Amino acid sequence: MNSTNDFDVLQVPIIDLSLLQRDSQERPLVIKQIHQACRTVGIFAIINHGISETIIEEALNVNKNFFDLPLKTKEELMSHDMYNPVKYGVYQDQDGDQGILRSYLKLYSHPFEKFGPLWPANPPDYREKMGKCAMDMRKLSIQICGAIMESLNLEATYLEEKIERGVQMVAINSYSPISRSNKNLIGTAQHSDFSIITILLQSSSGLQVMETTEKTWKSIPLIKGSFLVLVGDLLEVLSNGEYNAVLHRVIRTSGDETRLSVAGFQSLEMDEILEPAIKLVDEEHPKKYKGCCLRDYLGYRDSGESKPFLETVKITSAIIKE
Ligand SMILES: O=C(O)CCC(=O)C(=O)O
Ligand SMILES: [Fe+2]
Repeated sequence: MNSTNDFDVLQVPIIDLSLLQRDSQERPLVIKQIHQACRTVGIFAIINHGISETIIEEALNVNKNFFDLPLKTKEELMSHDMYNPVKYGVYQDQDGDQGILRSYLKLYSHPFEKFGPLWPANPPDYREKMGKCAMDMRKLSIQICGAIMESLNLEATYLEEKIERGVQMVAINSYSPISRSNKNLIGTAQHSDFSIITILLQSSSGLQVMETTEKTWKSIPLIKGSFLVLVGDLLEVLSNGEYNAVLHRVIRTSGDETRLSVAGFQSLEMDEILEPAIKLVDEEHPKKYKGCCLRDYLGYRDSGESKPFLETVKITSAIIKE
């Protein structure tokens, strides 16, 4: 079996967000870097992003305190309903010793006034500490979406209002380390995210992405204090395939540390259909995707289908020729 050391490392592009201010002379250069990163690896790290170290640390701590609560307390938040704004769950090892590989908490987070009061009441500071982080992550997502639109030669304000009205969800994952009795490597199976972009905070390394030229898994090293930005399914659709959603997974690591990650998924409203941008469709670049919305995706997942959702919205060449 593979061990966590058997994988090459992928040094992701590092984007300095402080250079993205509207009056910055470096802005065009940063937009170019973002274009390059989205076109190739589909993932980049951001530094100088403006979210304070205290907010990050407090969010990780309060989530650690949540996952440390007795299972009985957390189980009250268990749900199989994809639309439930608060959802706790566990993935158990099916082949091995039935141990818990990963626990997660999925929260709808925008608008916070609507969803915040439904979040866990225990630990008592959960809503406040996690709320601050989620709101900051959302602002960051919107800022980065603007830069991404520009990197596609669209207006920076393209879809801005729809993105601002859009659903933001956060998923917090807690991974148990590999142990003597449970060596199962996979913490989260391979997938791409249903989002325009995902902003990811992690307490330690473990994330891997599929490198598309060599078609091998590469480990993403941890850059302390940074967030990762991942190209999601909706951005692949919007860009008409100019950018591809990044295929990723998480492997469990040895040692005794539990790994925590906080992912913020930026989408449009539940029924807002997203289509490839008209400006990116022409004779040379025919429309490659049908329009889709978050409700389509959730319904598809609910139906138990295992094929990636993105496959279902791709227009095959046979249809294009019709
Ligand atoms: O735990 C991570 O680093 C990533 C989790 C993830 O891919 C997800 O929640 O979609
Ligand atoms: Fe993901």
